[in-house]
Amino acid sequence: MPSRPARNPATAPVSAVIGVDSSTQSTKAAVVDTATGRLLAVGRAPHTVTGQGGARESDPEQWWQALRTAVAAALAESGLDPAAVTGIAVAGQQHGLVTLDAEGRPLRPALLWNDTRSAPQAAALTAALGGENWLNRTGSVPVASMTASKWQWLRENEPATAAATAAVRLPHDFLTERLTGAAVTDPGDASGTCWYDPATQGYDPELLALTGIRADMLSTVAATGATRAGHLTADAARALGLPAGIPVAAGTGDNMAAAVGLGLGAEGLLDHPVVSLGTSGTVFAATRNRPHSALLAGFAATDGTRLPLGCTLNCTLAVDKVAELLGLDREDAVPGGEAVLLPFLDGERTPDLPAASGLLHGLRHDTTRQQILGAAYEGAVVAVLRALEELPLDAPDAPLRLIGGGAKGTMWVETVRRLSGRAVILPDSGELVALGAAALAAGAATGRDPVALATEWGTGEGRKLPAVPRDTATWDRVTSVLDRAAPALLTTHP
Ligand SMILES: Nc1ncnc2c1ncn2[C@@H]1O[C@H](COP(=O)(O)OP(=O)(O)O)[C@@H](O)[C@H]1O
Ligand SMILES: O=C(CO)[C@@H](O)[C@H](O)COP(=O)(O)O
Repeated sequence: MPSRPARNPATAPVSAVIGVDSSTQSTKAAVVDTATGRLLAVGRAPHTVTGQGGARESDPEQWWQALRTAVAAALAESGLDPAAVTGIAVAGQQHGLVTLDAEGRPLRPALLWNDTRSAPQAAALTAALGGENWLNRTGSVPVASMTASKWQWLRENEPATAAATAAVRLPHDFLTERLTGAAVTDPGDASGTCWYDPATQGYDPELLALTGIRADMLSTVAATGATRAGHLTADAARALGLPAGIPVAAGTGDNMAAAVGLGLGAEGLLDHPVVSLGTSGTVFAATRNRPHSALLAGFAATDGTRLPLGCTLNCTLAVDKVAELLGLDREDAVPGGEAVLLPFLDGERTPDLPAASGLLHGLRHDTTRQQILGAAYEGAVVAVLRALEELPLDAPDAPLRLIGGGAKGTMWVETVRRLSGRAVILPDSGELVALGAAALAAGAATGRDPVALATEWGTGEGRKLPAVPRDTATWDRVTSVLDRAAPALLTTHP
């Protein structure tokens, strides 16, 4: 299995690729044997997220520094001769707005996917064209997370910065440009901007005009599949200690890369759902079916299939915060019983309640701290699984693949099993996004299909846990509180 780093240089592969996962909390770089998919080493570096209230920002220069640190750590750990590295790709947190000057320097910190200050701009964009129209044109109704909403926020709140902006990038294509000098993104991450039409595979000129942005300010969208964005420049090669000129794949958003790592898509599994438990809770599947739900974003996968996805703002960080407030270890939890906790500490996107805060309901004299923590897990999981029910899938009983940092936690796994009533697969590797990026890199290096490569590598394989009876009483209690509280959660306290 490809999950354990190899420390023995004597088994060094002839060719290796590097997959980078630049997510909300950290960068992870995986060095992978191109022939077998064996994970040789992983390097890590943390990110800083700042902001009070609805603001969430990070410095793109820190992502670039973190990428260099993580790659250096992974290479050192692998013991590999860097000359053996034949390709690299970056997958990144989606939607973030990176604004650059003409020299490619960030003009301000990036506005992240979970920054909810752009909620009024999202609502105004939706009202301007109508939600149905947006769904038909981009696959998604604008919410605060979408890049176009963030750009509108910038134009209204920091017009001087917007006017000085020469280029707008997403987190992953900002980093790919640092590697190649080329402004190239991919259909998957482009479909999270609300400027891109997956049907025509191009930016929609009317949507660009509506938000006062020019196509030449955005990255070019690469074709699907094993697409190269370019080659590693001499400067980037020096910064990373890698050979100059190796192919750099177009990369993608983190969720799309996880799909590749799991072997989802036309060349692999279709209609099999995945739940990712990280800062965001996401649920998605590669499918040929068109989604039609306000709870979902109609993203594109990297291989030409669709990747409809539901995303919550409050998952592992929110539940960890509740554990901290209660003075409990995150595993010191039991089912919530009568208690219902909606852990919407950062506002919420699914359902679309950007001004929401956390809500505790059903508290009694005999409620324990462990039940309150269990209720937080239940609230976070129900929000994600409700979006699962909206996915247009042809394999209704397919097992649920569970990934992301939270999948390492027993309470997360058991809560998902209990509330979904589905069999769950826990992939052996904890680094599906980086492995998916590595498959994209190997595709760019060899010309092979990345999903087929990941399937061959077996990176998505893991332990299967059988289905348990669904806890419909808890499901009904949480969804009932959620539906009745939603009108109150639409606004902040007066
Ligand atoms: N053993 C564990 N049990 C439960 N949760 C864990 C464990 N290890 C890490 N996590 C959670 O994983 C999260 C980070 O997951 P990750 O998928 O890397 O996040 P992101 O992609 O948002 O940066 C942390 O917020 C932490 O709560
Ligand atoms: O906004 C979305 C998906 O639409 C998020 O899933 C981001 O892509 C961030 O992911 P994590 O860093 O939480 O994994």
